[in-house]
Amino acid sequence: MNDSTGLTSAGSEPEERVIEAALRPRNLDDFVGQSRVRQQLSLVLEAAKIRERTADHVLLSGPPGLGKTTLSMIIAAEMNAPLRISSGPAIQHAGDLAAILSSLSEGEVLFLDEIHRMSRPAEEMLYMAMEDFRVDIIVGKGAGATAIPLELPPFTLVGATTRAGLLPGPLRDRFGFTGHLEFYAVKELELVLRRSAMMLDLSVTSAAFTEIAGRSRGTPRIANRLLRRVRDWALVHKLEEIDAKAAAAALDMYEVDARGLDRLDRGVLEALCTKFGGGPVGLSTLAIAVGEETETVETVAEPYLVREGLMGRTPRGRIAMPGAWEHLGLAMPKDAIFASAQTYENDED
Ligand SMILES: Nc1ncnc2c1ncn2[C@@H]1O[C@H](COP(=O)(O)OP(=O)(O)OP(=O)(O)O)[C@@H](O)[C@H]1O
Ligand SMILES: [Mg+2]
Repeated sequence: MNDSTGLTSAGSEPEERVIEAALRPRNLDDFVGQSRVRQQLSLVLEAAKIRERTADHVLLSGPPGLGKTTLSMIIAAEMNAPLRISSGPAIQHAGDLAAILSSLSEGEVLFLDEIHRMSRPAEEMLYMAMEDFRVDIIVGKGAGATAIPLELPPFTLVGATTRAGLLPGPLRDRFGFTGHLEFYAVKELELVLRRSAMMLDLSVTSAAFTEIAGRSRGTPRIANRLLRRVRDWALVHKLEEIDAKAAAAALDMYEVDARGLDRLDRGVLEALCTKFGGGPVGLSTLAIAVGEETETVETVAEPYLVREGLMGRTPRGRIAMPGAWEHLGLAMPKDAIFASAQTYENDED
Protein backbone atom coordinates (compact mmCIF):
# COMPACT_ATOMS: atom_id res chain seq x y z
CA MET A 1 0.00 0.00 0.00
CA ASN A 2 1.13 3.53 -0.72
CA ASP A 3 1.75 5.74 2.25
CA SER A 4 -0.16 8.97 2.30
CA THR A 5 2.79 11.07 1.23
CA GLY A 6 3.03 9.11 -2.00
CA LEU A 7 -0.69 9.47 -2.58
CA THR A 8 -0.67 13.24 -2.64
CA SER A 9 2.69 13.88 -4.30
CA ALA A 10 2.37 15.35 -7.77
CA GLY A 11 5.22 13.29 -9.26
CA SER A 12 4.53 9.95 -10.91
CA GLU A 13 5.73 6.51 -9.84
CA PRO A 14 7.07 4.10 -12.48
CA GLU A 15 4.19 1.60 -12.03
CA GLU A 16 1.79 4.47 -12.42
CA ARG A 17 2.93 5.39 -15.92
CA VAL A 18 1.04 2.55 -17.62
CA ILE A 19 -2.32 3.47 -16.16
CA GLU A 20 -1.57 7.17 -16.73
CA ALA A 21 -0.96 6.49 -20.39
CA ALA A 22 -4.33 4.80 -20.63
CA LEU A 23 -6.13 7.75 -19.03
CA ARG A 24 -4.49 10.44 -21.17
CA PRO A 25 -6.80 12.50 -23.34
CA ARG A 26 -5.77 12.17 -26.99
CA ASN A 27 -7.04 15.41 -28.50
CA LEU A 28 -7.47 19.02 -27.48
CA ASP A 29 -11.23 18.70 -27.08
CA ASP A 30 -10.85 16.00 -24.44
CA PHE A 31 -8.22 17.99 -22.57
CA VAL A 32 -10.02 19.47 -19.58
CA GLY A 33 -9.50 23.02 -18.32
CA GLN A 34 -6.55 25.34 -19.13
CA SER A 35 -8.92 27.06 -21.52
CA ARG A 36 -6.58 29.89 -22.40
CA VAL A 37 -3.59 27.67 -23.19
CA ARG A 38 -5.87 25.35 -25.12
CA GLN A 39 -7.32 28.16 -27.22
CA GLN A 40 -3.95 29.70 -27.96
CA LEU A 41 -2.40 26.36 -28.80
CA SER A 42 -5.28 25.43 -31.00
CA LEU A 43 -4.76 28.67 -32.94
CA VAL A 44 -1.03 27.99 -33.37
CA LEU A 45 -1.75 24.50 -34.68
CA GLU A 46 -4.62 25.54 -36.96
CA ALA A 47 -2.54 28.31 -38.51
CA ALA A 48 0.34 25.92 -39.15
CA LYS A 49 -2.04 23.48 -40.81
CA ILE A 50 -3.44 26.21 -43.09
CA ARG A 51 0.05 27.36 -44.04
CA GLU A 52 1.07 23.73 -44.51
CA ARG A 53 4.10 24.35 -42.32
CA THR A 54 5.32 22.74 -39.15
CA ALA A 55 4.03 24.47 -36.04
CA ASP A 56 6.16 26.96 -34.12
CA HIS A 57 8.17 25.64 -31.20
CA VAL A 58 6.11 25.36 -28.02
CA LEU A 59 7.22 25.70 -24.41
CA LEU A 60 4.99 24.26 -21.70
CA SER A 61 5.68 25.25 -18.13
CA GLY A 62 3.99 24.46 -14.85
CA PRO A 63 4.07 22.22 -11.78
CA PRO A 64 4.17 18.40 -12.08
CA GLY A 65 1.06 16.45 -13.02
CA LEU A 66 -0.87 19.23 -14.76
CA GLY A 67 -0.66 17.82 -18.28
CA LYS A 68 2.56 18.89 -20.02
CA THR A 69 3.41 15.43 -21.37
CA THR A 70 -0.22 14.91 -22.30
CA LEU A 71 -0.30 18.18 -24.27
CA SER A 72 2.86 17.31 -26.17
CA MET A 73 1.25 14.06 -27.30
CA ILE A 74 -1.88 15.95 -28.29
CA ILE A 75 0.19 18.42 -30.34
CA ALA A 76 1.73 15.58 -32.33
CA ALA A 77 -1.63 13.90 -32.79
CA GLU A 78 -3.34 17.13 -33.91
CA MET A 79 -0.53 17.78 -36.40
CA ASN A 80 -0.69 14.19 -37.61
CA ALA A 81 3.02 14.01 -36.94
CA PRO A 82 5.23 11.39 -35.34
CA LEU A 83 6.44 12.16 -31.82
CA ARG A 84 9.96 11.68 -30.49
CA ILE A 85 10.39 11.83 -26.73
CA SER A 86 13.55 12.65 -24.83
CA SER A 87 14.51 14.73 -21.82
CA GLY A 88 17.07 17.24 -20.60
CA PRO A 89 18.79 14.83 -18.20
CA ALA A 90 19.20 12.28 -21.04
CA ILE A 91 21.04 14.83 -23.18
CA GLN A 92 24.32 15.45 -21.45
CA HIS A 93 26.51 15.86 -24.52
CA ALA A 94 25.94 17.89 -27.65
CA GLY A 95 26.48 14.62 -29.52
CA ASP A 96 23.39 13.09 -27.85
CA LEU A 97 21.29 15.92 -29.17
CA ALA A 98 22.93 15.82 -32.62
CA ALA A 99 22.03 12.14 -32.89
CA ILE A 100 18.39 12.86 -32.10
CA LEU A 101 18.11 15.92 -34.33
CA SER A 102 19.79 14.33 -37.34
CA SER A 103 17.38 11.41 -37.26
CA LEU A 104 14.18 13.49 -37.15
CA SER A 105 11.84 13.22 -40.09
CA GLU A 106 10.11 16.20 -41.67
CA GLY A 107 7.38 17.68 -39.46
CA GLU A 108 8.22 15.44 -36.51
CA VAL A 109 7.42 16.71 -33.02
CA LEU A 110 10.36 16.48 -30.64
CA PHE A 111 9.31 16.53 -26.99
CA LEU A 112 12.07 17.47 -24.55
CA ASP A 113 10.90 17.00 -20.97
CA GLU A 114 12.72 18.83 -18.17
CA ILE A 115 14.40 20.95 -20.79
CA HIS A 116 15.97 23.14 -18.08
CA ARG A 117 18.25 20.25 -17.17
CA MET A 118 20.06 19.98 -20.50
CA SER A 119 23.81 20.54 -20.58
CA ARG A 120 25.18 23.87 -21.76
CA PRO A 121 26.81 22.69 -25.02
CA ALA A 122 23.64 20.81 -25.99
CA GLU A 123 21.61 23.90 -25.24
CA GLU A 124 23.73 25.98 -27.58
CA MET A 125 23.34 23.44 -30.34
CA LEU A 126 19.61 23.54 -29.78
CA TYR A 127 19.50 27.35 -30.30
CA MET A 128 20.77 26.99 -33.83
CA ALA A 129 18.62 23.97 -34.58
CA MET A 130 15.46 25.77 -33.43
CA GLU A 131 16.20 28.92 -35.35
CA ASP A 132 17.87 27.80 -38.57
CA PHE A 133 17.11 24.06 -38.66
CA ARG A 134 20.80 23.40 -38.91
CA VAL A 135 23.53 22.10 -36.60
CA ASP A 136 27.29 22.06 -36.78
CA ILE A 137 28.70 18.61 -36.09
CA ILE A 138 32.21 18.85 -34.70
CA VAL A 139 34.51 16.15 -36.02
CA GLY A 140 37.92 15.52 -34.50
CA LYS A 141 39.58 17.19 -31.55
CA GLY A 142 41.81 20.17 -30.81
CA ALA A 143 43.44 22.04 -33.69
CA GLY A 144 42.29 19.48 -36.25
CA ALA A 145 38.62 19.74 -35.31
CA THR A 146 36.26 20.83 -38.07
CA ALA A 147 32.62 21.77 -38.01
CA ILE A 148 30.46 20.04 -40.58
CA PRO A 149 27.17 21.84 -41.10
CA LEU A 150 24.14 19.60 -41.27
CA GLU A 151 20.74 20.69 -42.57
CA LEU A 152 17.78 19.48 -40.51
CA PRO A 153 14.25 18.88 -41.73
CA PRO A 154 11.76 21.35 -40.23
CA PHE A 155 10.45 20.04 -36.91
CA THR A 156 8.48 21.31 -33.94
CA LEU A 157 10.17 21.35 -30.58
CA VAL A 158 7.92 21.01 -27.56
CA GLY A 159 9.84 21.76 -24.39
CA ALA A 160 8.44 21.10 -20.93
CA THR A 161 9.71 22.51 -17.68
CA THR A 162 8.50 22.76 -14.12
CA ARG A 163 10.81 25.75 -13.67
CA ALA A 164 10.42 28.27 -16.49
CA GLY A 165 12.51 30.69 -14.45
CA LEU A 166 15.54 28.42 -14.79
CA LEU A 167 15.55 28.55 -18.58
CA PRO A 168 18.18 30.86 -20.05
CA GLY A 169 16.64 33.82 -21.88
CA PRO A 170 18.05 32.91 -25.32
CA LEU A 171 16.37 29.51 -25.12
CA ARG A 172 13.05 30.89 -23.87
CA ASP A 173 13.04 33.48 -26.66
CA ARG A 174 13.30 30.87 -29.37
CA PHE A 175 9.91 29.38 -28.59
CA GLY A 176 7.12 30.84 -30.66
CA PHE A 177 4.55 30.09 -28.00
CA THR A 178 4.72 29.55 -24.26
CA GLY A 179 1.85 27.97 -22.39
CA HIS A 180 1.82 28.22 -18.64
CA LEU A 181 -0.32 25.55 -17.01
CA GLU A 182 -2.23 26.51 -13.86
CA PHE A 183 -3.63 24.40 -11.06
CA TYR A 184 -7.13 23.13 -11.87
CA ALA A 185 -10.37 24.24 -10.25
CA VAL A 186 -12.43 21.61 -8.41
CA LYS A 187 -15.08 21.75 -11.16
CA GLU A 188 -12.44 20.94 -13.77
CA LEU A 189 -11.03 18.07 -11.74
CA GLU A 190 -14.56 16.68 -11.49
CA LEU A 191 -14.58 16.49 -15.29
CA VAL A 192 -11.18 14.77 -15.33
CA LEU A 193 -12.50 12.25 -12.81
CA ARG A 194 -15.76 11.72 -14.68
CA ARG A 195 -13.84 10.84 -17.81
CA SER A 196 -11.46 8.51 -15.94
CA ALA A 197 -14.34 6.78 -14.13
CA MET A 198 -15.96 6.10 -17.47
CA MET A 199 -12.76 4.62 -18.85
CA LEU A 200 -12.30 2.48 -15.74
CA ASP A 201 -15.96 1.45 -15.97
CA LEU A 202 -16.85 2.71 -12.48
CA SER A 203 -20.20 3.92 -11.25
CA VAL A 204 -19.63 7.11 -9.25
CA THR A 205 -22.11 9.77 -8.07
CA SER A 206 -21.62 13.48 -8.81
CA ALA A 207 -21.18 14.22 -5.12
CA ALA A 208 -18.42 11.62 -4.95
CA PHE A 209 -16.59 13.30 -7.84
CA THR A 210 -16.79 16.59 -5.93
CA GLU A 211 -15.48 14.91 -2.79
CA ILE A 212 -12.47 13.39 -4.57
CA ALA A 213 -11.77 16.52 -6.65
CA GLY A 214 -11.67 18.67 -3.50
CA ARG A 215 -8.89 16.50 -2.10
CA SER A 216 -6.77 16.47 -5.27
CA ARG A 217 -4.66 19.61 -4.80
CA GLY A 218 -5.63 21.09 -8.12
CA THR A 219 -3.72 18.32 -9.92
CA PRO A 220 -5.22 15.80 -12.41
CA ARG A 221 -2.51 13.23 -11.68
CA ILE A 222 -3.45 13.22 -7.99
CA ALA A 223 -7.17 13.16 -8.82
CA ASN A 224 -6.74 10.04 -10.95
CA ARG A 225 -4.63 8.40 -8.27
CA LEU A 226 -7.17 9.08 -5.52
CA LEU A 227 -9.91 7.72 -7.76
CA ARG A 228 -8.03 4.43 -8.07
CA ARG A 229 -7.64 4.16 -4.30
CA VAL A 230 -11.35 4.84 -3.84
CA ARG A 231 -12.04 2.16 -6.44
CA ASP A 232 -9.97 -0.35 -4.41
CA TRP A 233 -11.89 0.57 -1.28
CA ALA A 234 -15.25 0.13 -3.02
CA LEU A 235 -14.16 -3.22 -4.42
CA VAL A 236 -13.18 -4.58 -1.03
CA HIS A 237 -16.37 -3.21 0.54
CA LYS A 238 -18.40 -4.71 -2.33
CA LEU A 239 -20.03 -1.42 -3.31
CA GLU A 240 -21.80 -1.27 -6.68
CA GLU A 241 -21.76 2.50 -6.68
CA ILE A 242 -19.30 4.95 -5.18
CA ASP A 243 -21.07 7.78 -3.37
CA ALA A 244 -19.66 10.77 -1.49
CA LYS A 245 -19.73 8.92 1.82
CA ALA A 246 -17.71 6.03 0.44
CA ALA A 247 -15.23 8.36 -1.24
CA ALA A 248 -14.76 10.34 1.97
CA ALA A 249 -14.40 7.19 4.09
CA ALA A 250 -11.85 5.71 1.69
CA LEU A 251 -9.74 8.85 1.50
CA ASP A 252 -9.96 9.39 5.27
CA MET A 253 -8.54 5.90 5.62
CA TYR A 254 -5.64 6.85 3.35
CA GLU A 255 -5.20 9.98 5.49
CA VAL A 256 -5.96 12.45 2.73
CA ASP A 257 -8.21 15.03 4.36
CA ALA A 258 -11.03 17.17 2.98
CA ARG A 259 -8.59 19.77 1.71
CA GLY A 260 -6.08 17.32 0.29
CA LEU A 261 -3.65 17.56 3.20
CA ASP A 262 -1.86 14.34 4.06
CA ARG A 263 -0.36 13.16 7.32
CA LEU A 264 2.87 15.13 6.91
CA ASP A 265 1.08 18.37 5.96
CA ARG A 266 -1.21 18.08 8.96
CA GLY A 267 1.67 17.17 11.26
CA VAL A 268 3.53 20.30 10.22
CA LEU A 269 0.47 22.51 10.70
CA GLU A 270 -0.36 20.95 14.05
CA ALA A 271 3.18 21.41 15.35
CA LEU A 272 3.18 25.00 14.15
CA CYS A 273 -0.13 25.77 15.89
CA THR A 274 0.18 23.76 19.08
CA LYS A 275 3.91 23.57 19.85
CA PHE A 276 4.95 27.01 18.65
CA GLY A 277 1.77 29.02 19.21
CA GLY A 278 1.53 29.72 15.50
CA GLY A 279 5.16 30.82 15.10
CA PRO A 280 7.23 32.43 13.84
CA VAL A 281 9.47 29.39 13.97
CA GLY A 282 12.46 28.42 11.87
CA LEU A 283 11.98 25.72 9.27
CA SER A 284 14.60 23.37 10.73
CA THR A 285 13.06 23.59 14.22
CA LEU A 286 9.68 22.84 12.73
CA ALA A 287 11.14 19.86 10.86
CA ILE A 288 12.66 18.43 14.05
CA ALA A 289 9.30 18.81 15.80
CA VAL A 290 7.65 16.56 13.22
CA GLY A 291 10.62 14.18 12.98
CA GLU A 292 11.33 14.94 9.32
CA GLU A 293 14.22 16.22 7.25
CA THR A 294 14.17 19.98 6.72
CA GLU A 295 14.23 19.43 2.98
CA THR A 296 11.18 17.16 3.06
CA VAL A 297 9.17 19.76 4.95
CA GLU A 298 10.34 22.51 2.62
CA THR A 299 9.78 20.73 -0.69
CA VAL A 300 6.94 18.33 0.09
CA ALA A 301 4.67 19.97 2.66
CA GLU A 302 5.36 23.69 2.57
CA PRO A 303 4.49 24.59 -1.05
CA TYR A 304 0.95 23.30 -0.74
CA LEU A 305 0.39 24.75 2.74
CA VAL A 306 1.53 28.17 1.54
CA ARG A 307 -0.51 27.89 -1.64
CA GLU A 308 -3.59 27.08 0.40
CA GLY A 309 -3.02 30.09 2.62
CA LEU A 310 -2.57 27.92 5.72
CA MET A 311 1.04 28.79 6.38
CA GLY A 312 3.03 31.97 5.79
CA ARG A 313 6.72 32.71 5.37
CA THR A 314 8.17 35.72 7.14
CA PRO A 315 11.74 36.90 7.59
CA ARG A 316 11.59 35.53 11.16
CA GLY A 317 10.25 32.12 10.26
CA ARG A 318 7.09 30.20 9.40
CA ILE A 319 3.76 31.26 10.79
CA ALA A 320 0.31 29.70 10.89
CA MET A 321 -2.37 31.66 9.05
CA PRO A 322 -5.86 31.95 10.57
CA GLY A 323 -7.14 29.21 8.26
CA ALA A 324 -4.72 26.74 9.83
CA TRP A 325 -6.44 26.79 13.22
CA GLU A 326 -9.78 26.66 11.55
CA HIS A 327 -8.79 23.68 9.44
CA LEU A 328 -7.47 21.80 12.47
CA GLY A 329 -10.56 22.70 14.50
CA LEU A 330 -8.50 24.66 17.04
CA ALA A 331 -9.07 28.08 18.57
CA MET A 332 -6.49 30.65 17.52
CA PRO A 333 -4.68 31.99 20.61
CA LYS A 334 -5.10 35.73 21.16
CA ASP A 335 -1.36 36.31 21.08
CA ALA A 336 -0.77 34.41 17.85
CA ILE A 337 1.47 36.49 15.65
CA PHE A 338 -1.04 36.73 12.90
CA ALA A 339 -3.69 37.99 15.27
CA SER A 340 -1.47 40.48 17.09
CA ALA A 341 0.99 41.89 14.61
CA GLN A 342 1.08 43.19 11.07
CA THR A 343 4.51 41.74 10.46
CA TYR A 344 3.32 39.24 7.94
CA GLU A 345 4.83 39.58 4.53
CA ASN A 346 5.25 37.10 1.78
CA ASP A 347 8.93 36.48 2.01
CA GLU A 348 10.55 34.53 -0.78
CA ASP A 349 13.54 32.89 0.87
N1 LIG B 1 -6.33 18.53 -18.73
C1 LIG B 1 -6.38 17.23 -18.45
N2 LIG B 1 -7.49 16.52 -18.70
C2 LIG B 1 -7.55 15.22 -18.39
N3 LIG B 1 -6.54 14.52 -17.83
C3 LIG B 1 -5.40 15.17 -17.57
C4 LIG B 1 -5.26 16.55 -17.88
N4 LIG B 1 -4.02 16.93 -17.51
C5 LIG B 1 -3.42 15.85 -17.00
N5 LIG B 1 -4.24 14.78 -17.03
C6 LIG B 1 -3.93 13.45 -16.53
O1 LIG B 1 -2.97 13.59 -15.48
C7 LIG B 1 -1.90 12.68 -15.66
C8 LIG B 1 -0.60 13.44 -15.59
O2 LIG B 1 -0.45 14.29 -16.71
P1 LIG B 1 0.97 14.54 -17.41
O3 LIG B 1 1.80 13.31 -17.33
O4 LIG B 1 0.71 15.10 -18.75
O5 LIG B 1 1.57 15.66 -16.46
P2 LIG B 1 2.96 16.43 -16.59
O6 LIG B 1 2.63 17.89 -16.52
O7 LIG B 1 3.71 15.96 -17.78
O8 LIG B 1 3.71 16.02 -15.26
P3 LIG B 1 5.32 15.95 -14.97
O9 LIG B 1 5.77 17.36 -14.74
O10 LIG B 1 5.40 15.12 -13.74
O11 LIG B 1 5.95 15.30 -16.16
C9 LIG B 1 -2.13 11.95 -16.96
O12 LIG B 1 -2.49 10.62 -16.68
C10 LIG B 1 -3.31 12.63 -17.62
O13 LIG B 1 -4.23 11.68 -18.05
MG1 LIG C 1 5.51 14.86 -17.91
